[in-house]
Formats: sequence, structure tokens, C-alpha cells
Amino acid sequence: MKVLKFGGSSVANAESCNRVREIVKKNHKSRKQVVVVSALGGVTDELERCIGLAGQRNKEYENVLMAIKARHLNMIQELELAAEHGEKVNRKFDEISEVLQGVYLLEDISEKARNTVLGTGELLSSEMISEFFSNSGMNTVCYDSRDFIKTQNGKGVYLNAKQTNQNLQKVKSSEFDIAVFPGFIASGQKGEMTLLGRGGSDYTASILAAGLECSQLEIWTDVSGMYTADPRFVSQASPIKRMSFQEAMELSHFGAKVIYPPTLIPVVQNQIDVRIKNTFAPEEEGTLISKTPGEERSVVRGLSSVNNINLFTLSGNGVIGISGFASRFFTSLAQSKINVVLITQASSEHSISVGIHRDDTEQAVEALRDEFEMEISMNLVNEPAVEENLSIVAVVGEDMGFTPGISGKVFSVLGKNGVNIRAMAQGGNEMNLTFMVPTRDIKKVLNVIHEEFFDSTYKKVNLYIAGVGNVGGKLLEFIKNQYEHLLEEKGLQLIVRAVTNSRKMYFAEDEDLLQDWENKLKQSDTKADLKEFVRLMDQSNLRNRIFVDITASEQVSEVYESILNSTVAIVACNKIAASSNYDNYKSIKAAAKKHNVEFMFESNVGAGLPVISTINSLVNTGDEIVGIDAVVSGSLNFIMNEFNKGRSFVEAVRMAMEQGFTEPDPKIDLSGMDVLRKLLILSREAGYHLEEDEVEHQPMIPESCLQGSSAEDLLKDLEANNDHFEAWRKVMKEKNIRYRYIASFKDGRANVSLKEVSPDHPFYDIHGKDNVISLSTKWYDDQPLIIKGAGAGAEVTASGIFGDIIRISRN
Ligand SMILES: NC(=O)c1ccc[n+]([C@@H]2O[C@H](COP(=O)([O-])OP(=O)(O)OC[C@H]3O[C@@H](n4cnc5c(N)ncnc54)[C@H](O)[C@@H]3O)[C@@H](O)[C@H]2O)c1
Ligand SMILES: N[C@@H](CCO)C(=O)O
Repeated sequence: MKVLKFGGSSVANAESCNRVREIVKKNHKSRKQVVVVSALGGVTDELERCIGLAGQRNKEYENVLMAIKARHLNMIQELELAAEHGEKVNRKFDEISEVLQGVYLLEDISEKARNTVLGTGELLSSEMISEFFSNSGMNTVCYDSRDFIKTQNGKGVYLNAKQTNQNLQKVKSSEFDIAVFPGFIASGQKGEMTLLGRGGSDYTASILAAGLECSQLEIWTDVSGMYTADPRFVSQASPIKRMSFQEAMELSHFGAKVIYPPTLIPVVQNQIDVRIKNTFAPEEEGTLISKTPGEERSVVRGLSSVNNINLFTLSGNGVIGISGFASRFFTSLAQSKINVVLITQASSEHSISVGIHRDDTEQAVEALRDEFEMEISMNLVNEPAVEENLSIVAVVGEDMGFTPGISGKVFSVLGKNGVNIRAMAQGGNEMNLTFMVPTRDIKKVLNVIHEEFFDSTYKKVNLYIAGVGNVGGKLLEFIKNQYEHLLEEKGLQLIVRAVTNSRKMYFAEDEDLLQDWENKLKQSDTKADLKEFVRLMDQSNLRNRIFVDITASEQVSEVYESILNSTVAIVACNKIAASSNYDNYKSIKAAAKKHNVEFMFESNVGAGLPVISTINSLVNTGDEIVGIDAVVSGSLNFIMNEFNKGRSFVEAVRMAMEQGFTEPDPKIDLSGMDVLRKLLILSREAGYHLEEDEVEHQPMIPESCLQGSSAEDLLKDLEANNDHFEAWRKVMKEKNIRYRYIASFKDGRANVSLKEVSPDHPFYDIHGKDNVISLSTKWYDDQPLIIKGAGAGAEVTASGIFGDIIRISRN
């Protein structure tokens, strides 16, 4: 024999009832089946509303009752039940109408009246379903649960299991293929109707499964099992295939509403397997809850969460000395029937904090004020403190016990995402790690933990991109090309949430702009506004956020610290921040460290070449960088190479600009400023405190060429100074040398200038737009460590930025 319970959504209309019949038919004849039904979907809520209105002497209750009745009569027609059934329903509604009238007149809702009204939904649905089955040729009987399930009163309603099980013996020995029972209702010691609590039909089913000694209980609902997390918050949540009774208990207590918590008590005691199935997708496996949860398990089985929790703290210097403080604290809450959902006390014993439901707050404050009135008046105990708008999250899994690193992972990923944990608790069996976080963070919290523990999911990384010009455009093209690869091979989903250039911006609430960012930006009416961009990024409060700066803007570099303070990581291609004054550079790095987010700028020097990471690695492993010699301007090197081939200097500059090797303002390259910035960054990363005014700096071109305000002015001035450059050509030929614009750092002296190099110098032959960075170190003393390759160009630069994004994403 097995028990199947169908919830309200499964019997909400004729179409869903047909599905229920098909499910039951499958086992018909091969096995006795006990079917438990809830009221038609939404009916219990409506009955509750009805009695509530009557109790407030509001005649509207009559209309609500009429609507409920009409719904049932309509259903009788749709299910093609006999006309007498309709009469029975009419009689039932006449009875409830009388009860409600009494409530209306007395303005008082007695428990008896409430139970009678609310329990009607299940009585009606069970009779309808039973006749519907019989009409389809299935041998069906309909029982009244009140004749079997007995409750006893204590503080609440408790099952009288002994008497219930005895009563059920009659059912066990009866002849039937299908027995239909109404869920939710039972009877008390005097035969009066009692209720098993909202969601109690699950409980009815498990009581029957235990009393009838069934091997399996199936809970049919409108979802395909218990999910790894609330799917309304976590789109990647999936049904948990198997779990243990213990895990189901822990999860169902904290928000996983798929199963009513008391349901598990009879099945655990009798070791009956429970399967949760979807009436609307019966082919899906659902969730099996059993004693042995099976293999193939992730350590964390699921996450659950509850909102509307307040953190309630009683503290004071006198707390330690007060005997029985904790006992008085909890007894006073218990006497006010306040359910405590989380308890913490730090070892200092200076305070006790508990999580309680928002609606219980006022009562809890009152109860504790009363209890500790004297101590509060003597300043031994402070007034109860309440912090609102919190949520509780539970990370549950039987295998979490004695597995080091689970809480480490949970809290580290939350820290990285800027989530502050207000209180935490872990049971002695270690299978439930529970903590409180601000409700505004709940979606982020569930998602980052889910991404951390469930293999089948991928990590979503949200990108906010400033600067979509030459390099930025290329980066977005690369991300688009690699999107599938990263998703499938690395479990990373890169989502572009916002883009801005110097004119316009587009900020997407829920969409990914990757495929269509160009059009979206083109069509956007929103003027670029960096402050607003940063504000929206902060407000979005999404997880795993990276701000990518691919501008050359000082204004953008100035907002880094505030971005890092809101726990958004930064990838910068823009060199201004890292080469600004030393204190600012340090302060940005400190903000990143403090908030546990990354600030990466590999593409600042050598575009896609691994320059900064190499220096970092040498320094971290104990090497010492004693000298730097570098050609780090791709455009200047390219210009000199073209010049050496016989082109005029101005022509070579024009080519570098056209090919996108120069900065947005080419004077930054030709003045040597770009190289100076790079030298500052290299030496700082190598551990030296170097400021801009400490660098000896000679511009590459005459100062007079740098006075114009536009690129055209520059080209004109270069043309006018053609003789100056042609003189170089002459000298180079006469001396058999080449000119290279070199950055060097040694013994605290930094220099950026045009230098002569002879054919035996390593910088004599440097191809195209290549960079060469030569690092003399304590370990690389005979021969310097040399990094060489293309140092400018949209592709290589975009690849350097992309590399940083992936490194951060995978951390
Ligand atoms: N081109 C290269 O080879 C290369 C190599 C390494 C590093 N870089 C660096 O890449 C960055 C961009 O270079 P590019 O060649 O793509 O330049 P670009 O002129 O093509 O693009 C710059 C983008 O930044 C935007 N922008 C400027 N100020 C802005 C602001 N205040 N707010 C928002 N957007 C703003 C512009 O509208 C444009 O979209 C520079 O920092 C440059 O140093 C370039
Ligand atoms: N304009 C820069 C781009 C790389 O930073 C260069 O020419 O090297």
C-alpha cells in the first residue's frame, strides 16, 4: 500500500484533477492506494478570509462564501459528477453559512467555528475526487479523516498516535483499490473537528502512511521536488535528487515550503520513504527522502532562507553575574509563546542574541522588559536592542559534519561580496550552518553560496564597462567569442550589465548586454554620468561585480576607491590611478585589501604581456628587483621603426594613430608621459616608493610640438619640425646607432628619455610595436629576465584585460 497526497494546486481545476486521476490510474489494481487531498487550490485561504470578515461584522463575507460555493458547483459540472453531489455541496454551504452568521452576530471567532469553516474545503474536495475516481471505473471509497485521526490538546494540537493507529486498523483490513481521505482535518477527544495546521494535509498523509504501515509516501505538488535553494532567488537551483530525513527536516524548517515540517515525524519514526513529485511533470524524478541519502552527493545538500527576521539582543555588564540569566531570558520568551529561530552567545557571556520573527518583536521586548525590569533599572542590563530587516540562511548537508572548510568557504565568499554577517550558529551535529544577513543581500547570498557548492551551476560574474572605444570594443568582441567556452569549460558566465563611453551610458536591470551592447548604447537617451553609473552599480547589489576601466580618463580613475568600498572589483587598463601620487596608489590598494576585492591592472604595462604578474611573483617569492630597463611604448617603438625604414616622422606617427597604438591623446605618448607612468607602475610594483617628480624626464619630441590642443595640431607641428627628425636620421647613420625611448630605474634613479643604442644593445632590434622589459634581480643577476612581445594594439591589450577579468572571476 502507498499513500499519495495531492496539494491544492493539484486539485485546483478539472484539468489538474484529470492529471491526478492519470497518476493514480497507473498503479490501479496492482497496489492499494490511499489518496489524501487538500482543498481546491486557494480555497482554505478564501475560507479564512471569509471567517475573518464575518468576525469583523463585515457582510462581504457572504460574497466570498458565494464565490467559493460557485467554484465547487462549477467543478462538479466540469468533472461530470452526479446532480445529487451538487445538492450535497449546497447543504454543506448552508451549514457553514449558519456558522458564519453566528460569528457575524457575536463578532467572535471561536476555535470550533474556525475549525468547522476551514476544514470544509478538504471535506468537499475529497468527496468530489472520490466520486470522480469511481466514475472512471476505479474501486474507490471515501473516508472521513476525523473518524481515524485523533488529536489531543496540549499547548497546541498534538496527534494521539496510539489511538489513531488503532483506528486505522479498520482501513487496513478493508477491501478497496483506492481510499480517498481529506487532508488537514482530524478530531479531538470529544469528536470535535480539529485541524493539523496550515499545510497539514502533508501531515495527514504521513500519519496515514505510518498507521497503515505503507512502504512509501508520495507528496504530489506543483514543483519537481525540494530545490537546492529557493528558485525565486536562485535561477540555477535544481531539484535535489535524494536527501536524508535529517536534511529534509533541517531544510523544511527554514523556508523550504515544499513539505510541512511535522510531516516528517511519523515517516522518520517508521522509516517510510517520501518522494516529492510534480503533478504537472510526473515524468520528472522529484526528490526522494529516505534514511540513506544515496551516493553521488555534494557536501552541501541545500540552502534555505527565511525573511522578516529581527535580531534581538540583551546585553549588559551585569549579565555575567546574574544567575540563571539565560534561563530567565528564554523562559520569558517561551511564556509569551515566542518562537526563537536562532540563538547565539559569545564566550564573553556579555550578551545573548536571538533571531525572532518580525511580528513577535513587540511582545518579545515587553516580555524581556518585564523579566529584567530591576536589572535594567540598575543599569546591569541594557534595554533590549532590536535590529530589523534581516534574513536567516541555513546551509544544510549531513556530510558537512567533520568536513573542514565548509564554513570557511561560505564566509569567505560572502566577505568577498561585501555581505556582513550579523549572527551565526551551528548545531553540534554540524549539518546546519545558520546565519543572519541583511535582507537586501539575500539574493546575492543564496546565489554566491549556491555557485560555490553546486557543481552543476556556473558562476555569474557581472561586468560594468567604462570605455568602449578601440580596446573596449575588442574586449567585448572577445568576451562574446569566448562566452560558450567559459560557460562550459570553466563554469563562468560573464554578464555585461552596463556600458558607458564619454557621451552616453546604458544600464541594464536584468538583461545581459553582451550581444547587443552597441545598439543599446547607440539608442540610449541617457547621458554619460559617472557618478550615477557608480551609484547604480552599487545599488544593483549583485554578486561578483567587476568594474572595467578602459578609458584614459582621470575622472574615472578618481572613483576607484568608492567603487572598491562597495566591494566591486576593478580591472583597469587606464594607467592614471596606479601612476598617480604614491599615497593615492597605496590608498586604492588598501581599499581593495580591506574589502577583500581585487584591483588588477596587468594591461597597464606591456598590454597583454605578463609584466606586472611576473614582478609580483618575483617579489612575493623573495627576489629583489634591482634594475629595470624597458622599452614600454608600443607606439613610440613602432614610430621609430617606421622612421628607420625611411618614412617621415609625421607619417610614422599618423600610422601609429591610425592603427590604434597611441593613447586617445597621442601627445601622452610623444611627450613620454605614457612611458613615465609605466615606469612609475613598474617600480612601485617592484616595491619602490617613486613619485612622478622624481623621474628625470625628457620628452621624445620638442616641447614646441606638444603645445597644440588636438591631434591635428600635433601632426602639423611635427611636420613643421621635420628637419629636427631628419637630423636624427643623419646622426643614426653616421654613428651606426638607433634611437629608442627608454625607461630605466636603478639605485633609486629613474629616467625616461630618448637614448642611442648600438647594434650590440638588446634594444637595437625591437620589432614593430613590441615592448621589451628587462628586469635585473638578485636571482637574475648574470642575465636579466626579459619579457618581450607586442606592447600595444587593441587585441593584445584586450587580451590582457580579459585575463584579469578571468583571474578575478575564478578566485
Ligand atoms: N590602444 C592600445 O594599444 C592600448 C594598449 C594598452 C592600454 N591602452 C589603454 O586603453 C585605454 C583606452 O584606449 P583606446 O585605444 O581604447 O582609446 P579610445 O579612445 O578608443 O577609447 C576610450 C573610450 O573611453 C571613453 N571615455 C573617455 N572618458 C570617459 C569617461 N569619463 N567616462 C566614460 N567613458 C569615457 C571614450 O568615450 C571611449 O569609448 C587607455 O587607457 C589606454 O592607455 C591602450
Ligand atoms: N599608447 C600605449 C598603449 C599601451 O599602453 C603605447 O603606445 O604603448
